[in-house]
Amino acid sequence: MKNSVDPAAIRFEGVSHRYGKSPSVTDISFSIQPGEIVCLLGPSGCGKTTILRLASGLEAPETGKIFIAGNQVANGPKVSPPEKRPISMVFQDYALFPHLTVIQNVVFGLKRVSPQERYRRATQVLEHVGLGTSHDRFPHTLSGGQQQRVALARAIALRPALMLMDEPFSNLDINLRFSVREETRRILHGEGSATILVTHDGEEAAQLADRILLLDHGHIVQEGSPEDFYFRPATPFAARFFGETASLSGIVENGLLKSALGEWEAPSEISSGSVDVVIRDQAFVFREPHEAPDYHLCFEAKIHESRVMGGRRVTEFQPLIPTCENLRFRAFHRMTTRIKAGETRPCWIDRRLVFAFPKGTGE
Ligand SMILES: Nc1ncnc2c1ncn2[C@@H]1O[C@H](COP(=O)(O)OP(=O)(O)OP(=O)(O)O)[C@@H](O)[C@H]1O
Repeated sequence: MKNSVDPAAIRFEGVSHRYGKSPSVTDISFSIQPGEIVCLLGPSGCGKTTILRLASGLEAPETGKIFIAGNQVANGPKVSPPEKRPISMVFQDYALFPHLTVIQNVVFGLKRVSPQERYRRATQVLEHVGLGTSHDRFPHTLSGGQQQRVALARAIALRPALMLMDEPFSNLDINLRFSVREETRRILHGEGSATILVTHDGEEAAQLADRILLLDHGHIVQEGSPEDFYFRPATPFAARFFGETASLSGIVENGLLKSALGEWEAPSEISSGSVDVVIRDQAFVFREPHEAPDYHLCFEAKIHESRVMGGRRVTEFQPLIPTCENLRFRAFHRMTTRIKAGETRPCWIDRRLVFAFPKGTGE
């Protein structure tokens, strides 16, 4: 059924699915606009791949509807097959044909296009992904990043309404991942296809996504931009998916949030009661804050250890506050910050990176 006024590249409406008797995803609703990159993020087993398989037609919903480019492709278990859907998929292992050259790999999927048009289009996308001079190479002679770009070119050449990508960077060397993700984002935005990308890595989702859908146990638990997740996580679970954090118990009373670290103005949405306080490791600052000083609290800290790790400095410290006698925290900061074990230093907390949730919220 065609719905010509629906501008979404894909729309899920109340989709639920089971493997046998076990529910995998429940009441999933979202839509993605043309040109938008959306990451499905969540821990192992939360249902990311199942959503991709439902979008592609490899699984059928138990209930709910799916529309792609305005066409209904699933109405409960009644579905149209994968080959009838305007989609392209990129897998973890790229699935390139080893006996075909780069250009033959890209041309292979373009069976419905005239022969001249096939080569013209393949040449154009290979140029776009930076492989314009590698047409005649075989996959085994390419680096992981180049193979990933061939897989991407092959998917893009089909001009799909929707690209589906399942952990497409997981086989790449860690040093290559950052640059290949940047390139992929540029290429996908340049092509204007809508993309659903599955990942369990918050950093990857933050780097690539225009919008993130965070899943837990088959449900969407938060939806928003990477900034929303960094600065406005809805639950401790969502906060922890985007970097290292520390947790404390606290209480909200008379408009104040009180914890072992001190007290400050409570978030307006919590009027009173016990709370879980989650603090990003980047919230602790060992130099005078230059930005928004009224957002900071200050205390003396005893430095236990400070070392360089993965391009950052990691410092373990204990606040010299009577209520923090047995508490140690970790700060992530610039590698060049001068700081040594044994020192006592003033430490500021950036309150914008401290979150409070009513006890027991979405663990
Ligand atoms: N073929 C299957 N048969 C039965 N249960 C399945 C099958 N595939 C997945 N499941 C279950 O469905 C749930 C969702 O699985 P899914 O593969 O969608 O999760 P995921 O978030 O993609 O996980 P991962 O990150 O580990 O790939 C899990 O509980 C999983 O064990």
